[in-house]
Amino acid sequence: MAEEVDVVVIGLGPGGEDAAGRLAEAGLSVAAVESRLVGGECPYYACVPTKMMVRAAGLIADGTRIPGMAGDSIIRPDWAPVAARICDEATDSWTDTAAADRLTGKGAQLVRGEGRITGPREVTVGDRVFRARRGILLNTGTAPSAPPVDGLADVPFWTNREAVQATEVPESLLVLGGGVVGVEMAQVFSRFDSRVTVVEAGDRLVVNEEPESSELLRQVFEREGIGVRTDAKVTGASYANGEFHLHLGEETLTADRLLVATGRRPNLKGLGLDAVGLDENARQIDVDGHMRAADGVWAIGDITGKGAFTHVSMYQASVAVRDILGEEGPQAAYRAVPRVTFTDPEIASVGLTEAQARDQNLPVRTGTAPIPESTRGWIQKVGNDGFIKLVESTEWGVLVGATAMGPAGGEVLGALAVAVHTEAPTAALREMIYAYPTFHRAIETALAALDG
Ligand SMILES: Cc1cc2nc3c(=O)[nH]c(=O)nc-3n(C[C@H](O)[C@H](O)[C@H](O)COP(=O)(O)OP(=O)(O)OC[C@H]3O[C@@H](n4cnc5c(N)ncnc54)[C@H](O)[C@@H]3O)c2cc1C
Ligand SMILES: NC(=O)c1ccc[n+]([C@@H]2O[C@H](COP(=O)([O-])OP(=O)(O)OC[C@H]3O[C@@H](n4cnc5c(N)ncnc54)[C@H](O)[C@@H]3O)[C@@H](O)[C@H]2O)c1
Repeated sequence: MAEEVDVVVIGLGPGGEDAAGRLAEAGLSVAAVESRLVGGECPYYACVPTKMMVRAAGLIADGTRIPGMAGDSIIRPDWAPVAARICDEATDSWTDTAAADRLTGKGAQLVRGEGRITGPREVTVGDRVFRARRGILLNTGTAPSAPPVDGLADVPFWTNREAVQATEVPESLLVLGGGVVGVEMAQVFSRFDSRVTVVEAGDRLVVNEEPESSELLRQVFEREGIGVRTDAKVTGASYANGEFHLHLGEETLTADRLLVATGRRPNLKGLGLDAVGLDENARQIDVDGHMRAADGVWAIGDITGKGAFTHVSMYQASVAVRDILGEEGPQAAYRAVPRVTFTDPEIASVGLTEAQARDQNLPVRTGTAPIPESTRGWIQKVGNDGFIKLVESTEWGVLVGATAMGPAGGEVLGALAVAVHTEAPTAALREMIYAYPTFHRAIETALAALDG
């Protein structure tokens, strides 16, 4: 006998959890289905624990910056408080009682298990069948994916999920993949005295960012003693006597641990998408501006391919909730998606890179200001690497993209995200007063550089 509800949410990542709670608070009956942990990847294996690691690694870096600036320092890194904090404060030993209680406290019914669409507006979880009067909201997220490298499947490598549960730091670490996960983790473990090498197939680190960001990050990494191998063709992987080996043709790289950070695959297999006319082999679920994917089906989060970030998942949740409740509201817009790679310096960007703008045939010009040449950067001295880069549409006279790389780059980005989102005229940005001496004051210099 099917159970009648208004909405079934399959997958409780950040957006799914939020949407299920909000729909329940609005008076709908909601079955919220989760096979692992309520809250998804972000609180237990991704954003929150990794940023605790970054915070700890940053403290170590700041300690090493004291000599010559403020006295002497002796740093003895200790991973134990980091591991304890992640276990106790971030993840509650990788349990979700608090999140589950929060959700059911809002009135949603939490259903543990794997959800599968078995017909239009019908979801099966184990031996329970739910009929969703209004429809189904999908937020099934992604899982780490490993490349088809010979032998890799047989070695006990780490993904982000094992790395955040580390109770000690490996003496040496190979990081396969120089994307966001790879570079954040590489710097953290290096600062805790691991000998780290990043092995990236592409010709630069953080390939989705401006080339200037990739180049500066590489310089910082090499200065800190992190090995960077780009254009790397990994031909095989093996594990013997407690050591991991990556084979690059004739050459072999060896370390005590291997972290595979080569991207994610969407959790769509086995979801029963064909029952609603969707393809479970696709890289993503296409959605319209209301997050509708098919009749009676909405999708949000990483599976929509609009930016694999918690803030995108949460933003889409609010758009979908509005639509499910039949409320008016603007369609989802992605021209000002902000992103921050939490390395030191932080790489923060919004909107289009210069190359993306040119690929779209947008006539653009750019302006750049190095942070070390700004007053605040000069005062900062050690650890002042960074720059502001602006991408302006010459046709519209507005910023279509920007990068703030540097100390607190993610915070500096706030001003630039507002400019891109509101399509503020560049002329108006030039008339603003920028506080002296702040890092964000370099925006004014970059605006001046737009004129060449
Ligand atoms: C190491 C790392 C660090 C990151 N750091 C940041 C950061 O600093 N900032 C940021 O914005 N983003 C960060 N991200 C990205 C962020 O984690 C994701 O974008 C975010 O979790 C949103 O994902 P989601 O909403 O699509 O769902 P997910 O978080 O992936 O959750 C999906 C949920 O659905 C469940 N599920 C899947 N299939 C089913 C099914 N059939 N039935 C029931 N349940 C199912 C899963 O168990 C999971 O709990 C990071 C990612 C990684 C890997
Ligand atoms: N701070 C943040 O907001 C944050 C942090 C981590 C992750 N994330 C999100 O999670 C997503 C996934 O991150 P990710 O780093 O796993 O993926 P990614 O796609 O960003 O990077 C993967 C990298 O692995 C490389 N690669 C692939 N196959 C390879 C091979 N065989 N050998 C060597 N290199 C190979 C790719 O060229 C790429 O540079 C990101 O796109 C981002 O949206 C966000």
